[in-house]
Amino acid sequence: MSAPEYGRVFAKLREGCPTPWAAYTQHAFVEGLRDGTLPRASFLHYLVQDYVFLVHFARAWSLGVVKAETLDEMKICARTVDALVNHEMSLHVKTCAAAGISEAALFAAKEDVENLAYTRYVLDAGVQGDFLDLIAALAPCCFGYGEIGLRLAQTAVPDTPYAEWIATYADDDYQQVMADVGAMFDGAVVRRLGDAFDTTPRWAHLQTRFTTATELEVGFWDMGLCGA
Ligand SMILES: Cc1ncc(C[n+]2csc(CCO)c2C)c(N)n1
Repeated sequence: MSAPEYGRVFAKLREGCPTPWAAYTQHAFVEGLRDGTLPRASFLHYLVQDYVFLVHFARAWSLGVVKAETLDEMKICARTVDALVNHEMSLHVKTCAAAGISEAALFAAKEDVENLAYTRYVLDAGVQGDFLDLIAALAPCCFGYGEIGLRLAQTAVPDTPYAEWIATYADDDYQQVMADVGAMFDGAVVRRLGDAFDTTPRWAHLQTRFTTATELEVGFWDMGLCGA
């Protein structure tokens, strides 16, 4: 089974932090989704936190619209906001409603500190830096869940209760969103840094943004496991 491809900039960044990347995409929480052993209470705790996470990530992708330099960049960021608030979040609303948690309760949920740290880190990367700083911090969320969704769709036990979660991220349309983000990211980096982007002085800083966001993803799964 080969890993999905979301562009050469992402491939370089992932190559630059193999240990955190494996800790994120092969986390015990992910394994529990795959084999169905994740306790329901952990999953629901994660999902409530993730709803709040997505609210702030929609703000961060909206900041991408503000920081974009081309209409293409703007379109991709705007479409990602749409995918987030109108597609991905419906999974959270539907699953939580079935467990007796209303959307109002989701919106009002108190953020765990791991959640707060991650979303505000990304927003600040975009406020302090330019479009590339923002996208480097946003990238692990997209491509990591893209990889996890596809891998679990191929390897999950047939009766895992988390099949709908897996299908949300393995979904063709959703994978297309992530592939389009990857292509946009390649174009944005080459436009600003040139074809030999990874030899430029800025590259180390972009790698740090990506690596830190990846580590914050690990913290988010840890929070999910502990929250039950
Ligand atoms: C902690 C956490 N990390 C990543 C995602 C997945 N995700 C968030 S935004 C986005 C891009 C377009 O919707 C994707 C794939 C999540 N739900 N929760």
